Amino acid sequence: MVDVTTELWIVVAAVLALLVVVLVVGSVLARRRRISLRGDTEEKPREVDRSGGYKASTGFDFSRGTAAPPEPVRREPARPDLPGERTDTDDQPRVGDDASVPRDAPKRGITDVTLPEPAAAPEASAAPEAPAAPTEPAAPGVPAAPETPAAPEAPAAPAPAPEAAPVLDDIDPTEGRLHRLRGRLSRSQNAVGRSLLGLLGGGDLDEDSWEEVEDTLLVADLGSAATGEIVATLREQMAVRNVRTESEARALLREVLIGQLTPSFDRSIRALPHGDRPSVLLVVGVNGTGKTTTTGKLARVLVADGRRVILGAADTFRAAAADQLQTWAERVGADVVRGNEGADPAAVAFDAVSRGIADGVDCVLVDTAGRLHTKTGLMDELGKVKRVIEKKAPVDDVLLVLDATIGQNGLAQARVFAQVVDITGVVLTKLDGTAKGGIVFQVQRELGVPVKLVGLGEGADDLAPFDPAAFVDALLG
Ligand SMILES: Nc1nc2c(ncn2[C@@H]2O[C@H](COP(=O)(O)OP(=O)(O)OP(=O)(O)O)[C@@H](O)[C@H]2O)c(=O)[nH]1
Repeated sequence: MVDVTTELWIVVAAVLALLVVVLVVGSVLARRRRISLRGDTEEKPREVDRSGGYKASTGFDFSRGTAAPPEPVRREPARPDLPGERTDTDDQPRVGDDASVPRDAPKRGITDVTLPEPAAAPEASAAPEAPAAPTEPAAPGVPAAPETPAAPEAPAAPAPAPEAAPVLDDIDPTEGRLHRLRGRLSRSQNAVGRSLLGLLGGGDLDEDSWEEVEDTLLVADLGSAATGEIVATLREQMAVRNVRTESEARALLREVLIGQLTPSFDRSIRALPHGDRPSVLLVVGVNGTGKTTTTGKLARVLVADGRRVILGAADTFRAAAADQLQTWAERVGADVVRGNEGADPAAVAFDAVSRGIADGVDCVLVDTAGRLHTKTGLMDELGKVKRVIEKKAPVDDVLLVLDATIGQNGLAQARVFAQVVDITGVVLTKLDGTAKGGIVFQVQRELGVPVKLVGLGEGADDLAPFDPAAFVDALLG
């Protein structure tokens, strides 16, 4: 009897357990099938993480530009307003035209520059890589310039979305880049530092030795003004401080060189978004200095920092240049806006910024065509790119890319670019391949703007923020 009761209880318990399991499973399934009336946008993340999962506490210093937005901010569709703005009275030359003298540009003066050879063809086609392939017909109502097959107003087409998800690179940590890349810099540079220390370390210097110090600084491209000041300060301070040993000389030289590099400059990259619009950065410079590479490297740093970035391929002279930028964009996880070959660079830049505003991205980096700084029309066109962008949003940073290996020539370029657009920062590339890093001193001095970034190799992560102390340390080996 007892056994029967026990068995009965066991059966009852088993049935109850089964019931509980059925109830739990049923309720879970019912909840899954329930239709949610909440907008799914609420839970959708605002953006896909395209940084390959990498988040760096950045060694780069980013800030927000302070320029006021254009007034009023125009909200109409991206393109239709361009033809209306590009009247003669608005100093908007067409592609291929010789630009008229901008009425709003007091900083001219580049017309005084001697042109290398008379330009037989219109300026745009005089560019070395300007095959100006026929593009789409001009928009209705927009008269196409008869001599230029490319429609000046050809709309910039957003790049086709890649079919498969691109493979994103791993991005090197951005923290402490200049220190990690110091070896690169010092390979070519620290010969200068060593010879200076060799001369100064012995204490009392005769006139010949001081002349050698001066020559060493001049050969390293520091320029006569900086060299004069450095030598004068060293002479005075070595006597005042009674410098006798190499370590004392080193400390003094370090102090003087850092002082010459104006450590107080704001070297932040103005890439942080504004409340209602992205930051806009314009990358300018002569052909082959490393503009596209720098734009790509900078985009990597920004994406690694969790930013959404659009690259504007305003180099429309060479299809390969836009392809190169698009490759960077795909690898890094940025979007790209490009035009047809021969399209108006200003229109592409304008479209990139419009798209950046519409998509709510953080930063738009506009890569421009390399141009001969001696060609008046091309330089005018660069000024126009900036003015047209500014109809949409202020340009926060204009980064002039200079090739350090060309030394003094870079300075000549910098002067002319500074007359056309207000340079706000310099990127000195190829510092890994030259002992002429002294150009940093001259560029800052001459332009009154800081070197913000340095390129230290062709690799995707070989871009570093410029830091005077770290640079001088590398110089001194
Ligand atoms: N060693 C070294 N090479 C670099 C550096 N930056 C760029 N380069 C190389 O310089 C060459 C030119 O770079 P680009 O980025 O194509 O130059 P660009 O100014 O865009 O040239 P254009 O499109 O002709 O105007 C490429 O081979 C780059 O890899 C650097 O910091 N160090």
